[in-house]
Amino acid sequence: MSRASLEKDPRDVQRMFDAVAHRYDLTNDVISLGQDRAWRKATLAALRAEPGETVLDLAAGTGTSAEPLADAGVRVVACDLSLGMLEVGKRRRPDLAFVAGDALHLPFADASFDAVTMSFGLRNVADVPGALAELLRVTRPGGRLVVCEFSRPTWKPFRTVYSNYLMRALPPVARAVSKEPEAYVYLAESIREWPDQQALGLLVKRAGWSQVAYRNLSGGIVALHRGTRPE
Ligand SMILES: C[S@@+](CC[C@H](N)C(=O)[O-])C[C@H]1O[C@@H](n2cnc3c(N)ncnc32)[C@H](O)[C@@H]1O
Repeated sequence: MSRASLEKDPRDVQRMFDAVAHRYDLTNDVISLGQDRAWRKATLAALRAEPGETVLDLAAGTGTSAEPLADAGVRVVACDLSLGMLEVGKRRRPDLAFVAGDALHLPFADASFDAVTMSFGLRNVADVPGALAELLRVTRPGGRLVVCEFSRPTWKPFRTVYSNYLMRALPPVARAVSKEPEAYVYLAESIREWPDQQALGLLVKRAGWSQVAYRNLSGGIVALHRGTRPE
């Protein structure tokens, strides 16, 4: 069985993503009903990265979250824990700089990046404040953070429908598309357990980021949290 528990032991998380790597992008497109493309566009816009800037895409997986940055002329470093995801990424986009690394011990010097971003990765890390602090450390003073992560739909009737989709419909859909349906049960459970918009905003602030704000996407299915490293 290739799924992590909600303890999020990095070895289990790594094994789980190694196992889903080959069909990761296809499965994502199907289970998000194609919404993931709009979420990536919004993440790119929120990051406000200029051509020539250096940006860390942490938990970049197969590079799908890093490629809009590279295509915009940004120097992007795609870092991930799972060698399986990185291998698929390197085959898909040989031009991207892929680096193996753990969010809690980043293999980069202090203040290396103009901006840092994490799409659908923070939820998989056991120590969220620790990862936010590591991201702060590797960002230059005045640099930006954007976290794109599943969140809590704001409209109550929709929240109920969505919760039913996650817990009842998603596993059979994932079974049809992915060879590792258990990983998608983890996905549903980890989304349900994840802090809502306000609570995550508080964690970002407590980690030392300033000007923290968030924006909902798709009615709050996803939220983008922004922050700035104080000068
Ligand atoms: C759902 S995927 C997201 C991939 C990509 N960012 C995207 O938007 O498609 C989550 C990624 O987080 C990575 N990950 C989980 N824990 C990590 C950690 N502690 N350090 C670095 N990457 C981690 C996994 O290996 C996986 O590739």
